[in-house]
Amino acid sequence: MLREPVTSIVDANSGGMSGNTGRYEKRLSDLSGLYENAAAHAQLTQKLGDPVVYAVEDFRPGDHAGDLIYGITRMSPGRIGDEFFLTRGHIHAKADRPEIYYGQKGKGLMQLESPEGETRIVEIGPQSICYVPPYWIHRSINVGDEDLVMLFAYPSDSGQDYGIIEASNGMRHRVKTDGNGGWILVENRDYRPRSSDTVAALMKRYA
Ligand SMILES: O=P(O)(O)OC[C@H]1O[C@](O)(CO)[C@@H](O)[C@@H]1O
Ligand SMILES: [Fe+2]
Repeated sequence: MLREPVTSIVDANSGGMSGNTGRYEKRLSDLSGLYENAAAHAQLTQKLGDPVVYAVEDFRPGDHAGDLIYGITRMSPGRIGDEFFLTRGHIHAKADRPEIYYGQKGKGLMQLESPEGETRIVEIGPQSICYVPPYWIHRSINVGDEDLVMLFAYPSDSGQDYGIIEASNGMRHRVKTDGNGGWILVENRDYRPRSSDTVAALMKRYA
């Protein structure tokens, strides 16, 4: 079927775009279990009245192979204890599907983890493009003090698997403040590495 071209105008300040077919929001309470300091998470959620911490506006042409979903993510700045506000994070359900992010505003990181548990960090700011290769688990983190706004694009049939992070009790590392305006990586004490069978099952080519 021949599709019509679409233009979306990005508003880097509000973190939205025109022409979107959908929008969703995540509140602080949706992220329970992700932070090391669960008490600090519960306290801040109550104190702030369970605010929206990130919102996504996207354009979805469908879910057929060969097409693209694109959109804008806006993430609020903040911290739970010494960890920065972050997205839930996922691997693509078809794990060999990649993704591109393009920074629009603010200061962020993409935390990537390979199925075998290696960590990579890519800094994201205005005008920087982050390529998330096939098979990497990915999560965005706002390490600045203003909104982080990023454009993303990924194959329409990728899907998201959120269970992979849950099954390993989080990602291998936590990103924490260094107390001096920067960030450091700290081992996640609760991390459970994936078995070689699980890794092998992920590392296939998907139809
Ligand atoms: O899907 P999560 O892990 O909650 O994170 C949201 C971000 O990832 C995406 O799902 C894109 O892969 C976007 O919606 C957004 O950039
Ligand atoms: Fe993704």
